[in-house]
Amino acid sequence: MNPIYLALDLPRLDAAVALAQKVKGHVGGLKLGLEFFCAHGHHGVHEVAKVGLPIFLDLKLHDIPNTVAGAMQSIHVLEPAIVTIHAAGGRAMMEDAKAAAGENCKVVAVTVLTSLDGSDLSATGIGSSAHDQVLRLTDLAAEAGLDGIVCSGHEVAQVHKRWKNGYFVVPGLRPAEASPNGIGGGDQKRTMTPRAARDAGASVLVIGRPISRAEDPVAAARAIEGTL
Ligand SMILES: O=C(O)c1cc(=O)[nH]c(=O)n1[C@@H]1O[C@H](COP(=O)(O)O)[C@@H](O)[C@H]1O
Repeated sequence: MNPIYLALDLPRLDAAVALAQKVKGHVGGLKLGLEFFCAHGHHGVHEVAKVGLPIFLDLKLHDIPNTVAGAMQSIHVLEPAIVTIHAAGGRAMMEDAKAAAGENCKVVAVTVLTSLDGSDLSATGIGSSAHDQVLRLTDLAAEAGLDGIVCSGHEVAQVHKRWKNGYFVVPGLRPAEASPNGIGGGDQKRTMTPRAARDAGASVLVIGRPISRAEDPVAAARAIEGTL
């Protein structure tokens, strides 16, 4: 199975559907995040689902347990294959989110965003390195009964050792020929190539701008697929 999920971080619904149609032979699924969902909601998800690939609903839910469980129930009808919540919401929030999710929906917890490094964490009062914080939140997510976590390629090998049957989503990926933060991706700090992340144990490779902002998105997707 192709592990690439294309992040459709585009403001226009027609452009998102057109891009998904173009590259669908070279990716395994489609990720719809906050930009898309805030603009197009359930209707937009239904339209993209017509492309025929599994949908990853990246809503990064983070609130009190009752509110997050309610949100999970409200998205049942969209039948997502994967949904994200924030591990920092705590164990009870994660347990309630998982309990409210549909049977066929994997619930994965974002640990430390790939746009953050140790100094960013320190500015929020977290004294540990990004690596240690990912491991701590991974253990919490596993205890809460989630399916897996989101982390950068730099932590996934370690995470894999601690959680053998976990499901590991890895964003912040840049093909070798791109500069680490190229293609408008200067917000990513903990980056890796798709191949290295897969070799380290990633279950899902989330890739957005290296495909969506490429001059030829089909060629870019095909090239990345060819490296795996
Ligand atoms: O949950 C995510 O998917 C996510 C977590 C994270 O730590 N970092 C991260 O970049 N993402 C998402 O992964 C995608 C990365 O996009 P590109 O940087 O354009 O490849 C975006 O849709 C982000 O919202």
